[in-house]
Amino acid sequence: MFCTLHRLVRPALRRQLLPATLDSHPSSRHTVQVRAKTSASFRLLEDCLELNYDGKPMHFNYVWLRDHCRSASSYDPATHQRSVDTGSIDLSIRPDSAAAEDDLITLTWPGGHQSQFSFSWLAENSYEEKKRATVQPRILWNADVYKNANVPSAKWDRFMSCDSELKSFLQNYLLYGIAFVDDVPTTVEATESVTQRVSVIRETTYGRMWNFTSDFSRGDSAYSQLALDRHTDTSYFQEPCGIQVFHCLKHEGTGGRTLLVDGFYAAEKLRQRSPEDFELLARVPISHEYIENTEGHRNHMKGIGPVLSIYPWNNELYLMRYNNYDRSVINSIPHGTVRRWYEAHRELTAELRRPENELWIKLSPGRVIFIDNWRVLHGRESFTGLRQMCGCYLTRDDILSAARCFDLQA
Ligand SMILES: C[N+](C)(C)CCCC[C@H](N)C(=O)O
Ligand SMILES: O=C(O)CCC(=O)C(=O)O
Ligand SMILES: [Fe+2]
Repeated sequence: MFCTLHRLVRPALRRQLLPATLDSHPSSRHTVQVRAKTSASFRLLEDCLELNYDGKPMHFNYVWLRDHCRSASSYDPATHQRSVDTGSIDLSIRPDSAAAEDDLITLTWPGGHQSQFSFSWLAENSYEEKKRATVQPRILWNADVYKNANVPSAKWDRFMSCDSELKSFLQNYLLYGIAFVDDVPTTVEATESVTQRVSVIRETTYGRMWNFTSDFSRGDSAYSQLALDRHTDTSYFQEPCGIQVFHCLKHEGTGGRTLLVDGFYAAEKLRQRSPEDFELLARVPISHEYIENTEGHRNHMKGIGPVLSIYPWNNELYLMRYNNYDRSVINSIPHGTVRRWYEAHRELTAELRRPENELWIKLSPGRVIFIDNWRVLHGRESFTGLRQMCGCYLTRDDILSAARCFDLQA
């Protein structure tokens, strides 16, 4: 990529138009003092602008720069939408010249159009920065870590009326993948209100708000008194639900505790111990299925994706599908890999089943839990007696959007 000679050129230049004509000075490096401690220097290379910002090298392709132009004719700041027609940009476009002043660089394209970028904006939006950064900071936990953190629950009254209470609830939710609201009236309506305070409810085949008990009203083991091992829900959706909300409205009987396991904690342990297993579970797509054919309910859902989904640019884990009940036929793996996949799955299962990773809680009426269904697995102990659970699902996009609107990193 570096076809040009590296030649450090000038001292800090301010308020001076730089003679950065490509043909005459293809490798000239220009240095600008941006803020007291940040210095930026740049060179126009053959196909990209090379920026050195705060000691970190970054690269911006010219076609990318033209496409990300924030001039009035290219981008509407009111709607935050692009108006430049990307399909009409010459893919080999190169600026005729570049000039820098303070934190701003101005590129002049053939034909005269100018694009202006601040160095700090470029640095923030560079691939190099994206690769280094974490999309969502999290605190991974086992039972002790979570208990010792003493994460406060939100309280219904304040939660419903006070934005700072909602914000700290969202922050806890983002960090730990679970968050609680206490003192909620024990009705479906109040559970709906507390959820809507966060965001939009996702209606699914189970309804909008569901209120279920062990009456076998649906073709799924959740509607029984049986114990359920740790799992993520709706793994059979192409986009599994982002949040699961549970509120136990009533339980007259024994058992029925809720099990919570931080799936990402277990997966990161696996990544450390056995990177090949982690990689296999992240690479191989499998399917989950929900087939229901009961009186009044006919459904056939199918979701395809790996057990672990990671962002390709930084390998950060963002979604786990783990539901051994709903896992469907495996026919997406060649037979030579099947055994390896089962070994990797076994290793992950062993991590998920370590007793120290299990957080057991009894959901008592009035206490609403929000579970990040892309990260935290839930299960339950078998129970006796009447147990009435209500809740709903939310889409992950919606809760993340709510968090971002409070300036939380999500
Ligand atoms: C929560 N609610 C009772 C409505 C539905 C339960 C769905 C259970 C299904 N096996 C799954 O894991 O997705
Ligand atoms: O009954 C419970 O506590 C949870 C059952 C379950 O896994 C579900 O409804 O998704
Ligand atoms: Fe479930």
